[in-house]
Amino acid sequence: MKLRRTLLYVPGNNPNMIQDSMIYGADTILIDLEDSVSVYEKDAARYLVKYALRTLDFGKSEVAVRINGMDTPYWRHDISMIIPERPDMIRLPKAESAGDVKTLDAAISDLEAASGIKVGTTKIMVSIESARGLKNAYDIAVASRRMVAIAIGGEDFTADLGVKKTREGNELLVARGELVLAARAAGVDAIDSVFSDVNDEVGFRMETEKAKAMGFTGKSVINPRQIPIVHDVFKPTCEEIEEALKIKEAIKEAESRGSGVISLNGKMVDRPIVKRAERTLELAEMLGLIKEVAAC
Ligand SMILES: CC(C)(COP(=O)(O)OP(=O)(O)OC[C@H]1O[C@@H](n2cnc3c(N)ncnc32)[C@H](O)[C@@H]1OP(=O)(O)O)[C@@H](O)C(=O)NCCC(=O)NCCSC(=O)C[C@@](O)(CC(=O)O)C(=O)O
Ligand SMILES: [Mg+2]
Repeated sequence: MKLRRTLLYVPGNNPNMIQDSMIYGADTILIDLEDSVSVYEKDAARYLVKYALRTLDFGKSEVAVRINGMDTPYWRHDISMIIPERPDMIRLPKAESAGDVKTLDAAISDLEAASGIKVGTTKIMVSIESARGLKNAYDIAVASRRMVAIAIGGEDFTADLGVKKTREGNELLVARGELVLAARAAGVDAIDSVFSDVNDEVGFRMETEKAKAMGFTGKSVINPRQIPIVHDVFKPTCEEIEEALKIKEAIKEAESRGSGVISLNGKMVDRPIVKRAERTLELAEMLGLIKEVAAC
């Protein structure tokens, strides 16, 4: 399991933000060549991002670059400059079909081969930002072995629907649910959209909690202040870890007696419950939380 709780968008034309992007502890730094960069700055941003990838140490953060969409003349130029610098991942915005991903995959393979990079190294994540894209989400998610995650781009998605993106997010409920289902079925991460009002911490926490409850594995963010909130929401609590440990103990005991089911405090424990407990413990282990349980 790779942690992708936070994906911090950093405008690809902003050297100060790029230079400091690794200090905030985001799981993924998502350098943007698409909508935060105007058409007049696309060329300069590509050079800046290329230089940043070559010279900066991003520490423990995974590094992704959001290229321009396949309906633009920019995306080929983006990857031809970026792939040789070995980013961990390319994020394709506004993916509409499996064909988009296959075309991108083949273009990346050519560039990897030409740059002496093992073909298949660069991962792909896509954003679904239209009704058509959502209808093809599962096919998109299984279109390449490079694929590790699909994300919803809520601003563009609501624009495509012709509705307003609200704080409550009812207009995105169905789309979020379908995206999570497609991601789970394909075995890739599901990433929730950005929350644009960086000063509304209550609204942001509420939206993040809903995303976690729906099955998203992480969230795109636009400001460093949003990172600790997402990490806090996605962190298993002491109680959850304690319960998971008890479940593991209980099922071990049941299995020693040849049974796959047991009662723990009056509640049935069987395979799906154990699976969930194992995921909680895996996450807790990755976050170094297991030792803290004794101090709960
Ligand atoms: C929102 C705001 C203007 C607020 O400015 P503020 O000035 O109020 O920020 P402050 O909090 O005061 O900053 C305090 C310190 O943090 C530094 N700092 C701030 N932000 C930082 C950052 N992102 N990275 C590194 N550093 C950062 C700053 O430099 C300062 O450093 P220092 O001076 O040293 O103290 C700013 O954050 C910002 O520009 N964000 C990025 C916006 C962006 O990328 N949009 C495109 C992606 S969405 C999209 O395209 C829609 C989508 O496609 C999405 C989908 O697909 O999901 C869809 O369709 O939905
Ligand atoms: Mg967008």
